[in-house]
Amino acid sequence: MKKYQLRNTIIDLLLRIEKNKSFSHLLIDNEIKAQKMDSKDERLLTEIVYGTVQRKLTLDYYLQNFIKPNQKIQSWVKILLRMSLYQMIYLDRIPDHAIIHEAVEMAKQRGHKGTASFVNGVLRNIQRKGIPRTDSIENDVKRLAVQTSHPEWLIERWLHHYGYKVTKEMCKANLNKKPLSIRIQPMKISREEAMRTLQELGFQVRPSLFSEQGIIVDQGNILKTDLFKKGYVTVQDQSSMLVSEMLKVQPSMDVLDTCSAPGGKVTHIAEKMQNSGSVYAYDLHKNKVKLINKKASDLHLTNINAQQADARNLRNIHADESFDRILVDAPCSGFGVIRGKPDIKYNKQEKDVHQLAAIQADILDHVAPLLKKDGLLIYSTCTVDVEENENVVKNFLEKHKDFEVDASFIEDLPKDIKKSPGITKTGIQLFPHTFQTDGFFFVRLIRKGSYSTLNAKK
Ligand SMILES: C[S@@+](CC[C@H](N)C(=O)[O-])C[C@H]1O[C@@H](n2cnc3c(N)ncnc32)[C@H](O)[C@@H]1O
Repeated sequence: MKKYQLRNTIIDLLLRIEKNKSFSHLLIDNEIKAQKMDSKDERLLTEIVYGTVQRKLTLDYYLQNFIKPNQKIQSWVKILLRMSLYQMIYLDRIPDHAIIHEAVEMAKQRGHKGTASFVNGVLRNIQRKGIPRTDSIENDVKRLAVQTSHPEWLIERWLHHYGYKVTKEMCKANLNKKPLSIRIQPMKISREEAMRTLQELGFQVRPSLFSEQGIIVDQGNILKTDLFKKGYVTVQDQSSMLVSEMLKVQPSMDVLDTCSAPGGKVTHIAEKMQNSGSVYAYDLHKNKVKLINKKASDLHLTNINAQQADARNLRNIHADESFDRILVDAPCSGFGVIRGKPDIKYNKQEKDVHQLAAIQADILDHVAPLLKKDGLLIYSTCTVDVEENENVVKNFLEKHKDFEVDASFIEDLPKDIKKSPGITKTGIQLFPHTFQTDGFFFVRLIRKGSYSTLNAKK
């Protein structure tokens, strides 16, 4: 790419992320495809955009020490300063003087001489004096918020629910890259064969502790391999793989996945049923149903019936007690996937958590009658929040006396996962720092007696 073109693209992307509150991973992917970048530019763009978003509050804390309190700064100038400072502190590839020189040139091109001299002044001052210390911030919440770039309300919430040690570890883990994990399509290839093939191609791989279909890829771009292109493997976080493992599906069962897109777990379920039985997959958004069908077709799966529907209306489509297994992988705040989608920590608010918890409870209430007696239902989210997780389950069990937590749920967990610190009577909370997975919650419920609660309300 031409000199400065890449930097301009980065500023534009960061501006769009800030203004539209769009997901950075989607914008980055689209931009890389649109500009047909080479892999060197692709890596640098991804690193600077993710890193600058990931560390936004920390960078702003540093910058405020070098900018007058009431000084008006245009958004793009602030972003230019943030991304330049990010590179100066966290990347050692480019020397500081080159970063500052480029920032000043960008400021000249996009603004005028005055802007260039302001940017030059701020960055040179930081280079001379160094960044301010943060370990002297006395208040625990403020210090963690500044050091790990999380909003204070979220830190307070986590401190209240999980304590200082877990919160600190979690916030730190959210700044790191997690290893990629993939799932083999077992009807196409064995895990051993896939690992051998990948090792021969130069990948560093190891087996997952979460699923016999899982492989952790420590290094290498899996998306460019034939294994991925031919649908022999798919990308999925290890924590998500555990859900379909724990649902205990058998070939020829009737299974319902109420919130399925983009189809990670439902395709795993379909694989475990060896392309037999019937798997109904629903999602609220019609365009997302296409993603489920695409994933099923990429993985050569024919036992999934994907349709658009609100999970709360599924009783209009299916008779009560139709399913042996139900998965409710509910819409949630997503605080478990901040590593991959750093925007979540700035865009979600506490009121969203309350609203989501109400939707989750509603979905569970409406779906519960569809489960057969002795059937199993897994409730899961990719978030770390007691209100959306343990409390939703507790309230559900309080209301639905014919359901209980399946007693063999913890026993059935893989050996190493049983030691996880987040296991309670109402589910397992995986933290991102424990096994380097997404933060994830799930519980397996069993339906015992006859269904009464919803019928009684009618
Ligand atoms: C956590 S994601 C599901 C991920 C999916 N299970 C997988 O493994 O790929 C939650 C999904 O729920 C969908 N959703 C939100 N509200 C819903 C509703 N009322 N009924 C059905 N789906 C809903 C969202 O569109 C989103 O795709």
